[in-house]
Amino acid sequence: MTQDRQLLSSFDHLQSGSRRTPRDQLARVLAILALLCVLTLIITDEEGEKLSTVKVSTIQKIDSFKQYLQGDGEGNVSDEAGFSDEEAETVLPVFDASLSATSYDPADFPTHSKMYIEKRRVTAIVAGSQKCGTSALAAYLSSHPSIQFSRVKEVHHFDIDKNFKKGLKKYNAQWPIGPGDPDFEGQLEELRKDPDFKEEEVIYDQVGVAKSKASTPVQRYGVRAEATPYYIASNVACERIAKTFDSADDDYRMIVMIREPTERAWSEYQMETRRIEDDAKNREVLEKHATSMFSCYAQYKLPLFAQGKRLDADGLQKYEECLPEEITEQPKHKKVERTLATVMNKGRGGGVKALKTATKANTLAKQVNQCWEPAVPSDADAFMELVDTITKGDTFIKDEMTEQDIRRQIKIKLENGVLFKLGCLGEKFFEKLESPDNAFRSDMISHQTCKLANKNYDETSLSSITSFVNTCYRTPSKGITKQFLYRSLFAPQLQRCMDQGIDPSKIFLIDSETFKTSPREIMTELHKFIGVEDFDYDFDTPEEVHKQINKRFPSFEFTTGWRFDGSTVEMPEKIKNDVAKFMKPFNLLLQKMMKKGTMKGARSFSFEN
Ligand SMILES: Nc1ncnc2c1ncn2[C@@H]1O[C@H](COP(=O)(O)OS(=O)(=O)O)[C@@H](OP(=O)(O)O)[C@H]1O
Repeated sequence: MTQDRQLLSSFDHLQSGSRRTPRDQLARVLAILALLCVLTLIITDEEGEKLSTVKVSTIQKIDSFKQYLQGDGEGNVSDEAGFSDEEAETVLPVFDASLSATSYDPADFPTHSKMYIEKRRVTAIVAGSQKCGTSALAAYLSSHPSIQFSRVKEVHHFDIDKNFKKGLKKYNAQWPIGPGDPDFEGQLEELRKDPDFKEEEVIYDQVGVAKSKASTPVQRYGVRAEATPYYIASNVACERIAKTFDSADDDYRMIVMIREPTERAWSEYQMETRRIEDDAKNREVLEKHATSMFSCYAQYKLPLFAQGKRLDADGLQKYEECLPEEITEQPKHKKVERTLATVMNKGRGGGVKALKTATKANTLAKQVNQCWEPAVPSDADAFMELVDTITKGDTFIKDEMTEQDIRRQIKIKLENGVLFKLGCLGEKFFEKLESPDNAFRSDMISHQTCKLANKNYDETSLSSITSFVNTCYRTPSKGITKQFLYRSLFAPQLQRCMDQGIDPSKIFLIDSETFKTSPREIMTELHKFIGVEDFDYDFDTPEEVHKQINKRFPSFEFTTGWRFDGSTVEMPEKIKNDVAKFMKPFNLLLQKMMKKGTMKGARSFSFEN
């Protein structure tokens, strides 16, 4: 019998009417004291499995809360359950450290997400793979009433070092307070008006309320989800996921979409091509309107930024009105704007920072020189006023250059007219892409070279190939990596994830093609796997799915080279055949892995071998 049951039975015994000796009475007092002091009961189920640790004083409230949950699930939690909001706040965390996610059957909780509150929260992570239909899946998941989807589709918490270092708190902040929460939505709307606002980065710092409130409402959902298709390709993400969820109260499920590998690789190549085309258009617009964009920026944004402030809605509107129509009219306006902000921030940010902190004041001149050549606008006086705003109160270190020197330099630039140098964006800003032949062949050649150098290479052995992939392929932890072939090597990536601690029974595989043709069947299976009730989505056809993706992730299509159905150009036949041949052994390994049955979802796939 467990400790708490012993405690309870001795308490029952002492409560009965039998004659008590002073020793009994002392024991009684001690037992009551122990109960009061401990204040917690460990409740166990029939198998003696630990279910939850709850405060004695909250048991009744939990019961009444449960009753509320059995109802229609609508309305205010605390009102319905008969306790105050403050009390609700103390009750809710009790559920946080509760059941193991594997110990419940979603069928017991058929109607409302809030019913899962007693369970360990599950994070459903779409961890792969790029170009396999992950956005369509994200659109489905985010429309399910019992799943809370992250604000941005790709959270990139576990693959990007910078994000991961910020810890679980930062990860948790990727989910809003709650869908439709007016406070949160209101703040977000305001922030989104600022073109400099980067949803994935700024929100955590800016939305203090969301940050501080995030934990409680999120706990009201049993399942939350995100989709970062790069996770399984990263050589660090799976290990981090396994370790993080091992020590967290939450549990995870990993969903991996796969696609015919040659098709996937080509789809990625085409996305890259589109990105580069988009960049070329951006560049054109930037060059054409550099001067006027700069003066709008200088007029409305720079003075505020110099004081560490952001534009309010009114200022923002004025700024937008000031911008040339050709820029605001085009769908990629926001991207151009972000691009511009990057340029401006280099010139401006570097400048302001230099004014405040640089040990050498000529850093400013250097920064300005990097981005403006030989700068500037017609209205030199206005700009000088601006320089005054920026420099006011700042300390110049005048060992090499006086303030006057800097002003003079800027003035010279202003008088010569603005023309910013796109080069100041850095080498990587405008992506480059090799021809298909080179891009795919270089991957195959490096694979071959590595294979020859590795005596233990065995094409039929998963462990051999996995260690080979780990050694031979670059797996950078961020950015567009152009790993066309590598990212299609699903088997070794999955194996590495398992080797790094991901439980295979927590992986659900989806074959992209099957998902396209039978989304409902797949979603029904997936619902069971992640532990939510089945749901009848009100979209089904490709057009409807596309609409849903745009509704849920509005900027996606305009900023990333992503298209709903981007396969327009055929892969050159010769490369296609070579890549298909290259993929053959990896496909066989994947098939073997799937047939084992430890991973859930797809059991086989239709890739040709
Ligand atoms: N319902 C459904 N099921 C499966 N696949 C679908 C679905 N809808 C779209 N697509 C195809 O998905 C491709 C884009 O994949 P992703 O959204 O994962 O791309 S990305 O990784 O986010 O860039 C993209 O592939 P390409 O056509 O090769 O570009 C889409 O055609």
